Amino acid sequence: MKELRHVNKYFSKYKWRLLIGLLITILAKFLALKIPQIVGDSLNIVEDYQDGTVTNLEDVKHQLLINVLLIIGVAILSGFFTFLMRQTIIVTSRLIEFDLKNEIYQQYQRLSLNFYKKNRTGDLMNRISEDVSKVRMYVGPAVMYSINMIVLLVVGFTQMMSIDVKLTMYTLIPFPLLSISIFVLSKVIHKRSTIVQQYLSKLTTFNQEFFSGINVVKSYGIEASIIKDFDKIADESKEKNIHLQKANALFFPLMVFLIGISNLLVLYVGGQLYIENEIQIGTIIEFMLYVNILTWPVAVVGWVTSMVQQAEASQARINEFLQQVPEIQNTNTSSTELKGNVTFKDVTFTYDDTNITALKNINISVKSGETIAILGKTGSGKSTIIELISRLYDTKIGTILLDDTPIREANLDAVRSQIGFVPQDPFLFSETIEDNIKFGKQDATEEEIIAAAKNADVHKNIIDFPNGYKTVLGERGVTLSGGQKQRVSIARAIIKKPKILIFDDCLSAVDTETEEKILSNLERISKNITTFIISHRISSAKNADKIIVLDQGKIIQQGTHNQLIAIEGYYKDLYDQQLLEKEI
Ligand SMILES: Nc1ncnc2c1ncn2[C@@H]1O[C@H](COP(=O)(O)OP(=O)(O)OP(=O)(O)O)[C@@H](O)[C@H]1O
Repeated sequence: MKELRHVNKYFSKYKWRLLIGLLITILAKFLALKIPQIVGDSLNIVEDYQDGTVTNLEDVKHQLLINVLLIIGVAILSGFFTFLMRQTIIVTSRLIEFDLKNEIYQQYQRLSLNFYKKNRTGDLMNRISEDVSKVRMYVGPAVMYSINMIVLLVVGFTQMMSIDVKLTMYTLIPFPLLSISIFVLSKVIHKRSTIVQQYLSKLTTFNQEFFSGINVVKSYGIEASIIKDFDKIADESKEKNIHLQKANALFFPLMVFLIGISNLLVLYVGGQLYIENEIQIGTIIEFMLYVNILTWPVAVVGWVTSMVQQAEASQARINEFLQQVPEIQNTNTSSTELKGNVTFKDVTFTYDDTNITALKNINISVKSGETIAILGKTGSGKSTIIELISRLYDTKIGTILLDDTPIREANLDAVRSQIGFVPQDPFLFSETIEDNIKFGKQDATEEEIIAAAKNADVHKNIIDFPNGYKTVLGERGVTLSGGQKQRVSIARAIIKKPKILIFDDCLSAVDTETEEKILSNLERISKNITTFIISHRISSAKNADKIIVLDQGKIIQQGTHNQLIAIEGYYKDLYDQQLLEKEI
């Protein structure tokens, strides 16, 4: 129960609801246990009349009528309180589930990029949904059934003992057996349902990948082999499900079997006591009714135990994520207005997970409003530079200054809100184009949206769609071409009016003419914006104030376009090659 201590704060938050729930449960169960007593009394009255102990028929009829009305009244009241019991305890468990999901979600938002690299999306989703559901079973049903069981056992047992000790002892013989066997069965069910869950996850992941990569699958014509793979997993999943259902199917028969034994014992031992004139017929019936009422709470002891064990395991998985400290910490909450100066001083950066040193002793100085182009072969460290400017990672060697402040000391949220970033592989949400552009500035006006789209040279494409800016994009924006997606992503970045604008090789998806238009629009609007352009094309870099060329994490060339084409090296080679391609 160590891990589950985490939810105690929620128990304390909802203590009054739970307390009311507890009182209502006691009342509901107390009333439910009254019914066997009244039924037993009624039968005893009839028996008394039969054997002549009571002679007035009218009195007997009157008493029976009262008892029948009492049973109806008590049953209605008990039902009403049972309804209230669920309304308080189960509703509280839903509230705790909501709070816990929010807590995990907020933690997910805080955690750094590395966390997402190390953990699979499916796992993150599972912990916030499946695992929280298991914990809810502990805070709701397990609590409710435990209170239920304690009240029923204490009150029921006391009542039975007060009537006949010997009969009570015989009646309860199968109960521990019932509890233990349900516990064992619950464990088996849990084990098998975990496997079924794993197969469900496998099937979901398989389908998700298949549908995301449907273009590749279709163009390679490998549907048949995909179907074969799917059939294999589906078949295994079916087998595991059947295996689980076999265990599930045992649950109720086992319960009915053990209740049956209890009832038989009541009948046998009660019958003997009746023959010996120690008890009346009504008492036997009363005991049988107790057996039926007590069976469920006793059976759930095993079920609740297994529920608590599952919740403990799930909460351990949740705690593992909740206790993670975000690698990137924001230590400053004061408002930070960036000017846009960016300086790298002797920065060397190694990715912890791969141990790849992506940057080696980098020195860069960019003034506010300047444009810097970064070129270099694939894997040379270009994207790493901009990941460090957005502080997606922290450097251990060297310093990065934003204006004059080390990046670690600046307000992280403020810094990120003033950076406009267009990634290499743009991600568009399955919402309207307008909403995707507004993502950069939630309160943007229609004019601002259109201006941003015009500057990104995508306005004409958008108004050609029947629904214009209201066009809903499919998953990952499948209705847009690669270049259109890039340009919507550019509009999203520039609408923010950022102080630092970063283009991570995003212009390569558009033709050179469109690239030209976007760059000249940028020149017009980015007077005070520091712009980083990562590219493989000379056309994107040639007008930049500074150009740096990277190779294996080191700066091998830097200067302006004119300076770099005048000397032999990577830049001039690239220039000559691209010039030649243009001429051809
Ligand atoms: N998140 C990461 N974790 C571990 N290693 C990484 C990570 N990102 C990049 N690397 C490694 O760091 C090196 C530099 O990668 P980077 O993405 O900065 O290169 P790049 O110049 O932007 O390449 P490209 O032009 O192909 O985008 C590569 O060797 C890459 O494998």
